[in-house]
Amino acid sequence: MKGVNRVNSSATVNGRSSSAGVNGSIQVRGLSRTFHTTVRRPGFTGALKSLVSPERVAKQAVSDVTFDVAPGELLALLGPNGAGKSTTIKMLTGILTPTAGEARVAGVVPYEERERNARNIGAVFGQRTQLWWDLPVRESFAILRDIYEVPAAEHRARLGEFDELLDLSSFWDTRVRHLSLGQRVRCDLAAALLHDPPVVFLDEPTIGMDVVVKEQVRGFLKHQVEERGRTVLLTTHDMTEVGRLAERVVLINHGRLILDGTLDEIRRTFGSTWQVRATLADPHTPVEPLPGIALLRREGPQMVFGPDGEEAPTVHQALKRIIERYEVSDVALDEADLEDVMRAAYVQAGAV
Ligand SMILES: Nc1ncnc2c1ncn2[C@@H]1O[C@H](COP(=O)(O)OP(=O)(O)OP(=O)(O)O)[C@@H](O)[C@H]1O
Repeated sequence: MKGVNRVNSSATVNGRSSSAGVNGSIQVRGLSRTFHTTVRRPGFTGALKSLVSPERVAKQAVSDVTFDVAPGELLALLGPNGAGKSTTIKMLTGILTPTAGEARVAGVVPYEERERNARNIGAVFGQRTQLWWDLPVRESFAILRDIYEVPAAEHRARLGEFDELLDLSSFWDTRVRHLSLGQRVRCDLAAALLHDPPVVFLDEPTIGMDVVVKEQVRGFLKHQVEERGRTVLLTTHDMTEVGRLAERVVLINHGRLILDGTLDEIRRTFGSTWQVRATLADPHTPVEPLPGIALLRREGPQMVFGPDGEEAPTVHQALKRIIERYEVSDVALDEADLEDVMRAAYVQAGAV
């Protein structure tokens, strides 16, 4: 896993200051959380026994997890069902207290200073809403404006921007209970960002959305990271989403961090199956291999290049080098799907 396991390293991507003037970094050090639950024994006598002498079992949901997210970076926290992603996010939002280790979000220990942390973060849990069920959306926004003491002009300007990107105004006079899932999550996203937090946590925000709304939400998130400099920690099972939004991913399994790397590093390590087919403008040009790029074969005027060795570039880097070196009249890329790459990463990391 060369170049990928960057556990304990500190991230240095896009070091921009946050929208609220607060350094929106996230630091997670040896974070652990154990849950204690009572087991119900089977049958009637079992149930009686459980009542008299309950059997307690410990479940280590998150175990010694360490990673950083730099200000203005979007990091995807990945892993199979039950891996510990939501539990990690709950500790970073201050909902849960860790049993060991520590975390800092924009300089605040979230579970020790919940209120201060709440001012620095926005959170969206795709399956739940933070809006008032019986109120029209716009009234929920007004309540949040008062809670976070956002000046009226700022509130109006931000709502205008969110409306432009998420197309909210056609349904923001509707009661939350009557919104479709896609409408509701778009409103939740706007609500989470109305107080201009430097850090945003998104737990499966696009789950169950149609492709058009998904794309709209992804465009919105990209804008929040690239234009507003927000730091985003995102969990998702959707690899298209990861490919569109994340530069770096952290993979956890059974509560343990097993991989931390950029998508390029992960593609190089687990998905080095790309090919570049280049048609040379002059088919008689002599072709030599380039560093990390092998000439796999010639098919008439078409040269088929592929990765060569451990230091092979990504398909996009290879394409750049090939067209810099040769005059090319046509080009086609054949890249391993990110879903396949991540599956290979999961398998090698023992996650499936
Ligand atoms: N309140 C709780 N009490 C007991 N066990 C819990 C509790 N919350 C989570 N767990 C357990 O901790 C483990 C991690 O759960 P978590 O919800 O963090 O996983 P996840 O990676 O978010 O999964 P998914 O992708 O399915 O949402 C699971 O085994 C889960 O059953």
